[in-house]
Amino acid sequence: MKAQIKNDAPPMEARGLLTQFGANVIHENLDFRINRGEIVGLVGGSGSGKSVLMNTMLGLKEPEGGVVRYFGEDRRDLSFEERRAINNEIGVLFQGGALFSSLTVRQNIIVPLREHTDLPEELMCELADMKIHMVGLPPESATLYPSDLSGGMRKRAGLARSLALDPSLLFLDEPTAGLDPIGAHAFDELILGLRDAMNLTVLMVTHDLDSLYAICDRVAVLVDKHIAIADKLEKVQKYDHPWVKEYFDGPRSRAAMSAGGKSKTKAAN
Ligand SMILES: Nc1ncnc2c1ncn2[C@@H]1O[C@H](COP(=O)(O)OP(=O)(O)OP(=O)(O)O)[C@@H](O)[C@H]1O
Repeated sequence: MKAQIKNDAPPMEARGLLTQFGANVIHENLDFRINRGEIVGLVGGSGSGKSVLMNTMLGLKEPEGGVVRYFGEDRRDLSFEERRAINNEIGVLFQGGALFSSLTVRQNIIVPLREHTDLPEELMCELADMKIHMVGLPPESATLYPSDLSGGMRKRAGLARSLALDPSLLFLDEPTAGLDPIGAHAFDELILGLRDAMNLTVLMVTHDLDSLYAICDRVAVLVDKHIAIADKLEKVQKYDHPWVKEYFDGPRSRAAMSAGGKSKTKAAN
């Protein structure tokens, strides 16, 4: 797997994607590429199919047509072992963090380590504590249960678990939803810092305009069953589509823009 990661192909790409549930077509002829090292924000109206797209790219839903490639390889051509290796390269933070309520933060982070490695218990604990530190949680949170944590801390704990196997790709489903503006800003900054520290490529489904302005290198717009545009925010804002106009010309957008969010781009194309 690491050999594939070293090649120049984009970490993830969908071409001509068709997804549907019965007669309900969700995506049709959808093309989407995530370039190495970038943070891409995926936006679209409610029910436009952002979560289904994320699940399809994660391999949780098989598309009815088209192809999903990981590091240039068609998912369908990969062996079980290769798929498993690729799955380990992708960290996912679902909404709400999806932590096990009966496990402490440290135990939650150890779950994927135990499942996918043969590391001794002591080392797994050390690695978990490192991740706790990386996401900005205090050391004592290691032995707390999810119910002992604030919403923001739970997100960070979920993030620590999604980073347990040192993925190269990180998928975030509305990471700042439910956080107050200060917490959301801090979380954005954390993602930005981790992207640089861990050489991550990040796909973020979001409704949060502040996040788009602050940390996304590109913004992909899912409308009319396909990605209409995936480009720098300045270009996306000028895209001629009723949903895009409504989204970016509203008062919340103007407030986010004037708040001075500036993209700290590293990999942009
Ligand atoms: N398992 C499923 N079975 C049938 N239809 C589904 C299933 N999952 C999603 N859908 C449908 O697919 C469409 C897209 O849903 P999806 O959750 O991807 O939207 P979304 O863009 O993520 O919306 P939101 O922003 O509101 O979360 C919806 O019409 C939804 O009802």
